Amino acid sequence: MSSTFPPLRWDVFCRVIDNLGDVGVCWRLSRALAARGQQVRLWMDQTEALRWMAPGALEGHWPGITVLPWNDEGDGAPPYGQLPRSDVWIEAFGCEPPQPFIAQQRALWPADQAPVWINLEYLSAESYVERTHGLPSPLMNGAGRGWTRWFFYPGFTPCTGGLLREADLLQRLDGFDAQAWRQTAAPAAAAVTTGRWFSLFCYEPPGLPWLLEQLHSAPDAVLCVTPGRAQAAVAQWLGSRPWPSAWPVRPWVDQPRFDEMLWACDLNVVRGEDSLVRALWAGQAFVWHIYPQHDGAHHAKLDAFLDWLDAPPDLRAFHAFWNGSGGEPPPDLSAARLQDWAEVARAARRRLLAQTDLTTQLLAFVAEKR
Ligand SMILES: Cc1cn([C@H]2C[C@H](O)[C@@H](COP(=O)(O)OP(=O)(O)O[C@H]3O[C@@H](C)[C@H](O)[C@@H](O)[C@H]3O)O2)c(=O)[nH]c1=O
Repeated sequence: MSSTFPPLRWDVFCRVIDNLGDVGVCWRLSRALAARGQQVRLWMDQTEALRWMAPGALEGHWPGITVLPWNDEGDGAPPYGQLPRSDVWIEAFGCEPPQPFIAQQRALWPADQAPVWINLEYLSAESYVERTHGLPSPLMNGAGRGWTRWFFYPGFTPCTGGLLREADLLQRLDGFDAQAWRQTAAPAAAAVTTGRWFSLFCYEPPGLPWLLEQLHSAPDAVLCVTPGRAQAAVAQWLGSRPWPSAWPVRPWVDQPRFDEMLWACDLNVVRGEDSLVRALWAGQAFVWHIYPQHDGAHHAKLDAFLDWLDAPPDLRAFHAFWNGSGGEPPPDLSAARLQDWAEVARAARRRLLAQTDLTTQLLAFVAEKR
């Protein structure tokens, strides 16, 4: 896609706290920027997940993107020592670029100029997001003293930074053949059922035993289990019982293949923030296992999201139940109910499609601040 924004040099900083979301969001953003003609240096302190999420990324096979090791110690030595100046810095989730990097870059800027420095924040539908999106935060300390960092909040409404959405997303969705995917992904299961397909990407949600109980006794349900914690949680629930043949365990796959699993299933169990966004784009029924926070802040975040989603009472109650904050499971997970919930997701998707995507907003924001 041709870009109306001039090509700039970007540094994206990703510090992996836990799980896969930090890598997932930073990689999607880097790809989106590169697709708009931008040059990206992606700094990461843990890169193992990129091997399957974005094969070839570490080997430099993605035009426009260079993945580099995060080095807190650097002290002006390589890798920071010889870097050319960059125009935009993105620190994901407030991870703070390393001081040696800031010092090295500062020396390359005239006293009255600076890079556009952005803190890409967590995704939330809470009202503070609209109030704080785009606000400046002057730096008081460290090598960046006197410079400004800007808050950029992703979000679900026009007054926020929007969501990551590839330019060809709808075209790919339109051309997607769910039956063909099912036959390739789980041929044995596809051969015996034309029923409901579920995908499971979760931590250990309180509602999981209930779901597994439902599906274990259902002759027409396929459950695509993702590797890692979801698979471990299912194994623990099964105990000594054999693994059901209709519950295929998926391999780790790259992001486009992960997205396709969500397009192909009738109900997607998702977690974190990137897979939630992908569930919305999929336009199928979903239940979100929100990343739990120790202070319980995730309950308000979940409520705000369900409000924005216009979730009907049964879907709201299911989310509360799923996340262990009261609520009840639905009386069933019939095809008709899943269809109703898919309509909710599609209505939300229509609202989102009428808004500007995150990358375009970010490019415009940077153009305005330079
Ligand atoms: C299972 C699987 C996942 N993925 C990708 C999709 C997503 O980009 C990524 C998962 O990211 P999330 O959905 O965000 O879930 P997560 O739970 O892994 O990440 C979380 O990390 C915490 C630190 C954050 O605070 C949370 O908000 C959240 O982002 O993994 C694949 O590409 N292939 C796969 O096979």
